[in-house]
Amino acid sequence: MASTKVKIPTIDFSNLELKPNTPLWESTKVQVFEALKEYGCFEAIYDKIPNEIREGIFDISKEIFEFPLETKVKNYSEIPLEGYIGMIPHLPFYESLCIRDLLNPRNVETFANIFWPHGNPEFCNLVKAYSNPLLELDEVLKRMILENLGLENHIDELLDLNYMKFRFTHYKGSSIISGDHENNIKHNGLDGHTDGNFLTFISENQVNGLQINKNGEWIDVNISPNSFVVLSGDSFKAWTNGRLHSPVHKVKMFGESDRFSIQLFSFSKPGHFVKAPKELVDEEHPLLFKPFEMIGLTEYVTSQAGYAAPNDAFKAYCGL
Ligand SMILES: O=C(O)CCC(=O)C(=O)O
Ligand SMILES: [Fe+2]
Repeated sequence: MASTKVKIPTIDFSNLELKPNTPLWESTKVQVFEALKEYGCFEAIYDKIPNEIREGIFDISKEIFEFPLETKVKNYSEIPLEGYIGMIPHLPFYESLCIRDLLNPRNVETFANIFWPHGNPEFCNLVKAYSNPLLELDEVLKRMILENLGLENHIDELLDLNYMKFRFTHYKGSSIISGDHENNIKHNGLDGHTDGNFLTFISENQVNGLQINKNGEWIDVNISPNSFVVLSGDSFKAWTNGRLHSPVHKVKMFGESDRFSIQLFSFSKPGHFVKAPKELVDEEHPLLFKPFEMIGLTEYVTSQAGYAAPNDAFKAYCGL
């Protein structure tokens, strides 16, 4: 179906007065909850990451993807989707590199050493300077969502579960023959899927391509230089027993320009089983999903069965 001119909601987080128990906090938390319930996403205006950091991280992302394939594949993990992803026959323009367990600072250094064997402190500082304000936003959003549900007593427990992944993504648009804009031809950058984690924060190098599905319609998403797209994933959908939506999204792009995007994903720690708190389960709201664990879910979505139905893989894995 063709994409439409509908936009996802925009929410402003740049006001320094945004503190709990203020009128601004109260009105923003309602906007957050409504957006994640209806769209499963919003554009967050957030200027806590200085321009030079944002520009620096995209410059270095370009540099990393220019390394030969044999270097990039050294970023390997036994956990699916936590290493180098690329060379996918039906997605020839897509490649990505993941820094796993970002909260363990040694992992940023280990990643840097793959590309710069003598280390690259500038790279490590950039990743930290880019991620730290987003970790704060992740906490603000989780507080707001749980306050909306009257579950303030679960905030610390939810925040203690945090396991973050950082991903550089590259869509090789420049390898496509030009003329697409005139002919309005878009290519598949990434297939439709839902994210399995709690919250995802996406930024891009001003080359658009992200599309979000709402009731069967594809909405084009523009991400500005001081904004991020925030998506709620399947973990939050399950934890809230279906109150939050986890939208199907994909990437469609024109040729000519390369698209670079960065994702910061908040997951729960490996080994922890995600389960809706008892306060959200009753006769009117029966439990929708079996408790599940992040690695099991990731293994399922990357298995033959998961690939066969990417939009519904989560429900197939643990739906009741
Ligand atoms: O590149 C993007 O904008 C989205 C990527 C994405 O959806 C993902 O990595 O899960
Ligand atoms: Fe995604």
